[in-house]
Amino acid sequence: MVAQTKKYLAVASMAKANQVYNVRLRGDVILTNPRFNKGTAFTPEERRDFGLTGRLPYRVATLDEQCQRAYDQLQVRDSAIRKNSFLQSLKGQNWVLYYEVLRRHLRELIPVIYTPTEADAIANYSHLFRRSEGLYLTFPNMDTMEEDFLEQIKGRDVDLIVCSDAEAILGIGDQGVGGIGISSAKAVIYTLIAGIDPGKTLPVTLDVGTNNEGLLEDPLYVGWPHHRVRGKDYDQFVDKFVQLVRKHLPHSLLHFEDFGVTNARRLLNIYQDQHTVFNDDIQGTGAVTLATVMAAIGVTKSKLCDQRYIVYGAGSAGLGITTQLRDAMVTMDEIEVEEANRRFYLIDRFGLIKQSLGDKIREDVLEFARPDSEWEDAETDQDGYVRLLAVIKKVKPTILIGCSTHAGGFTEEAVREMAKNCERPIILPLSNPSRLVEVDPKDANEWTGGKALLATGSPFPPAKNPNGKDYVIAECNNALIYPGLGFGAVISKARKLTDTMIIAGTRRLASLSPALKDPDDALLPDFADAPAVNFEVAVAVAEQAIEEGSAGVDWKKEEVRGKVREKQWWPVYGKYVYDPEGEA
Ligand SMILES: NC(=O)C1=CN([C@@H]2O[C@H](COP(=O)(O)OP(=O)(O)OC[C@H]3O[C@@H](n4cnc5c(N)ncnc54)[C@H](O)[C@@H]3O)[C@@H](O)[C@H]2O)C=CC1
Ligand SMILES: CC(=O)C(=O)O
Ligand SMILES: [Mg+2]
Repeated sequence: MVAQTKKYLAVASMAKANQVYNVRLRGDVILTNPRFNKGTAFTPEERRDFGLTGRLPYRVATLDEQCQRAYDQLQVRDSAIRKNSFLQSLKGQNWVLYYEVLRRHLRELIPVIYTPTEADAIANYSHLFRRSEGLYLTFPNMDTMEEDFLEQIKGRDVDLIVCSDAEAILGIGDQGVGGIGISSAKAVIYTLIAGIDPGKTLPVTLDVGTNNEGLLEDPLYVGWPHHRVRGKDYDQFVDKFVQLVRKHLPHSLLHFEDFGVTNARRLLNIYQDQHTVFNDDIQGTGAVTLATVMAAIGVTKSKLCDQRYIVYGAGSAGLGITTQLRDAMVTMDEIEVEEANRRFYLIDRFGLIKQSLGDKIREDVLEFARPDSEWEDAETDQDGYVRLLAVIKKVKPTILIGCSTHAGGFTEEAVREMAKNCERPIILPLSNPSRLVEVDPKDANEWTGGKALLATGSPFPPAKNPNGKDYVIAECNNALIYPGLGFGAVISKARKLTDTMIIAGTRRLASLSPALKDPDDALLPDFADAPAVNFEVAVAVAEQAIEEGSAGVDWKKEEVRGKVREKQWWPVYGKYVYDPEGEA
């Protein structure tokens, strides 16, 4: 597929290169504006018209040469976190150059700007801080929220807002104001992979305090040094923000990221009928995991309803995955909800989620709680909880999914036990960052004699099969699908991102699985192909929106491909004409 991706990108960027922009910024102002800055690539005519001749060295560089120089500078940074900081600075200088360097080295640099390195950058946010990355809305400044919001969006046509309250960042928990880092990284990926114009994105942090004592004690902490606000005050703060989005950006997509488990589903339920909202940890992770499972059962030639599923970690991602798989089973295999629910065994801190756990389990997992009568003879630990190994022994699962943040939670004994009763065990340890993975895929591959069908949440190197061949570990990360889901919703001006739109995108992703052609190949397309894959996802979502009447555009379905291509932003310099009435 890589060749196809290259061709697709070449066509997309050629079309953009001849675009003419009327720009009114001049001198230092244009050089310090990352949207318009071209650095040494300004042509002699542009240098003359924009007052830059004396501000730049003589030679005019091509974007190719600029990329080479930036990449060389990046290479001398000796750690991933330093590379992350370098790229962060580049983003603040020149968007075309930043996105083009990333695009050319996608597979190598996604882990630097996203999981796992971004987790370290966020954990050290207050020490690495250089410049503003978006909109910082802070609880004690609630009275000026509307002014602060309007100040940020002034003169901009924002289509996408990514917001986080940072209570559950990746797998590293509460990160206070550093949560802006995940909003910003997710927004970058929308641009990089789906082609959303970066000028139309807005990363937001909702700083409602933090319960991370390390941050509260850190004299350099740049956020609001206060414990988290909860209850009514929290709800009012979030609601004020969402109502501002609805009032001032009614056509935007509001993407929620890394909220704590007590708020993630609740906020989605409250707002999904008011505005186009999307919770990535619930819906994005559910979608990419469903696509992975569909690819895997394509290999095992079975159906969703033929599986027995263990989901280890029943938080936002775990429950999102469970409900997505369950709903797909109901639709595709035409079985009743209750019957589909019975295929799932959820495990959390207190072991298997059983009905008798009462207050120890959240209300939203209750429909999946197992009856105690079924487990009377099961092995328990000293606290009386049924742990993973005991569940595997009894249930003989075909699919094991991890989203627990419990590093090493899938022990050798557990994985070997699963492989005893299953020809091709499907094992998806999805926790991020890499150090929190439930099992290293190399080990799972070895312990199952190369039989396991594997995918992880962060990138891992290929494992070796007993026949000496590499087994490519697919990256089952929501970033492989959410950019297309979101872009499809944005360009079709959907009033709601419906479950059926998400399913349409998921089916499209699953249909592109390399394992469908070769069962020993990866379950999902490579991240290097993410732009071409997400183009397909965006088309599928927009087509579905049109078909079901959720779209706010009057296109015919046949026009969608052309429209998606037309609306994409690619990192290419256009031609600038000085115009005192022009852009910015
Ligand atoms: N691959 C992907 O696309 C995604 C991966 N994730 C990863 O999944 C993990 C969980 O994320 P969220 O669901 O947002 O967090 P969460 O905090 O909502 O859920 C984690 C759940 O795991 C449970 N848990 C903790 N220790 C456990 C243990 N020893 N055994 C069993 N359960 C345990 C917690 O009680 C909680 O219910 C994180 O590492 C996150 O990075 C999350 C979203 C997407
Ligand atoms: C990938 C993602 O959204 C997470 O780990 O939270
Ligand atoms: Mg997340």
